[in-house]
Amino acid sequence: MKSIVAVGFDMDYTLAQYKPETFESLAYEGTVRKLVYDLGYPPELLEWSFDWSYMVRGLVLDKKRGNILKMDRHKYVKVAYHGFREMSKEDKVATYGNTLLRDSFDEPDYALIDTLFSLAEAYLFAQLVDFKDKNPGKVPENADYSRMYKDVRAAVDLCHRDGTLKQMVAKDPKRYINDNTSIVPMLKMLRESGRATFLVTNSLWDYTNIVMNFLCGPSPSDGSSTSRYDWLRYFDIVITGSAKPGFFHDENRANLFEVEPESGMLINTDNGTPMAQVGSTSIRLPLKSLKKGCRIYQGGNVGHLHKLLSIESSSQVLYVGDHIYGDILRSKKVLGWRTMLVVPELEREVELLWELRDMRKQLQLLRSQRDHIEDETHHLKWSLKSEDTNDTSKEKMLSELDKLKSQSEEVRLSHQQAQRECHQKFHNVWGQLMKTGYQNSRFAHQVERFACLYTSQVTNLSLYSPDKYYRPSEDFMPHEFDILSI
Ligand SMILES: Nc1nc2c(ncn2[C@@H]2O[C@H](COP(=O)(O)O)[C@@H](O)[C@H]2O)c(=O)[nH]1
Ligand SMILES: [Mg+2]
Repeated sequence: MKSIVAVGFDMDYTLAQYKPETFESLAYEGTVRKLVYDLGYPPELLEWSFDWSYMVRGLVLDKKRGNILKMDRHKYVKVAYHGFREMSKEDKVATYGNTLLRDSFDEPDYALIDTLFSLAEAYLFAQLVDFKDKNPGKVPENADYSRMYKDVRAAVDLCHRDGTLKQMVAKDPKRYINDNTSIVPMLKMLRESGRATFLVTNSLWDYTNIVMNFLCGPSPSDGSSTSRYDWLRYFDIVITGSAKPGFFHDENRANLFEVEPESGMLINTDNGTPMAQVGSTSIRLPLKSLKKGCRIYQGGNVGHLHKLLSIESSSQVLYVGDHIYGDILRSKKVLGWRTMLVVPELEREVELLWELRDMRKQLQLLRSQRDHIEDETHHLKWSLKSEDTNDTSKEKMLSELDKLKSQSEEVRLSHQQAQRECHQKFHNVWGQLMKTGYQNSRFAHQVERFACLYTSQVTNLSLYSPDKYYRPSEDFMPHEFDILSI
């Protein structure tokens, strides 16, 4: 952290942790209403309910086939559901395993569930797939699965834009966002250490102000000043409506406007420098209600931000976000910012890893037993083929092979069963977020590749000195595992 001169934050699902049971339910209900009242879906959808814990991040929707997939880091499909029905191994292999060309599993045929905002739409898609299969005539114009996905996507998108979600959150932020009293101390610590702090969010100013006020504003009971903009003193620059990930393209020509906080009006700037308005001799400074410090903008690109913060090298910036594609991938890969990904699911995952330590050891044991039996079997089979083996030895080998065969089946079944049980402790349907079988999941692979750091909550940053050296974990090759007993 020593070389970091500016620490930036995403807002939604990074600083502001939404409560999925209320927030995602709101998104779900709003989407269903739009499907019924605007897009011609039957009213019985209004009776449906939402299980917010069913879908998880890292899943991939196969829009054409109506399937929901979990993949390993090599993009092999390991768990697959058609709607809510688990696909058989044969079905899975026939659909995804027997192709001449490896599928990329990317847009436009697939949709990635890579943000917590997408859990409701994934669930609704699975419900619609089931519904269509059982009632083919009841979906509008006999829409296919892709069309249904498109409708769900459009309805969710509208909920984010037309106030369905934001007005409700604005009325009662506490109902939808977790309180976090550690945010202000973390921001203070970073600023006292000499770092600049900034916010870059895709939310617009009015909503940003509501959410940040809830998270960092004075609590009405603490007797301090009650300005609606107190939270701005914890930041040097706030950029709203940033349109990430496009924001991270230096060549993106989006204009940067300064925001007048009271009215929300946008004021032209010359790449961030205030400009005189036609007919006025003085430059209108938008922050007259704020003594000094933080400037609020809308739009622009990363070049504007670097200039405003006087950043000389992009490796001096650390950005904390929740969205691999929106916040992390481009900022790290193209710009070279340092990145930290917030993965709230980790908290439970780590707790369970501790609880299931013995079970996992048992799994490893079963796996090495399987390997051992397979090696023995292959060895015997080869020896049987050899012309040097006499009849008595062959007979012995055959009876040994019989024994191994039954042992192998027994251990294979125990291993599979134990593996399934272990995964189900994490999530009944999708298993451990970071694993598929015993391999890293595609999600885990992306976290490893694109995030310099990852943590369960943003305020974990303040558990360490702002000058801490975060050393990368040691790399291991398979031949080192046994020697180092890993
Ligand atoms: N128009 C849409 N907006 C969406 C959608 N999903 C999320 N969002 C909005 O984006 C920002 C995220 O802000 P950030 O702080 O994480 O950059 C927030 O305002 C969401 O409401 C969508 O599908 N369509
Ligand atoms: Mg976010």
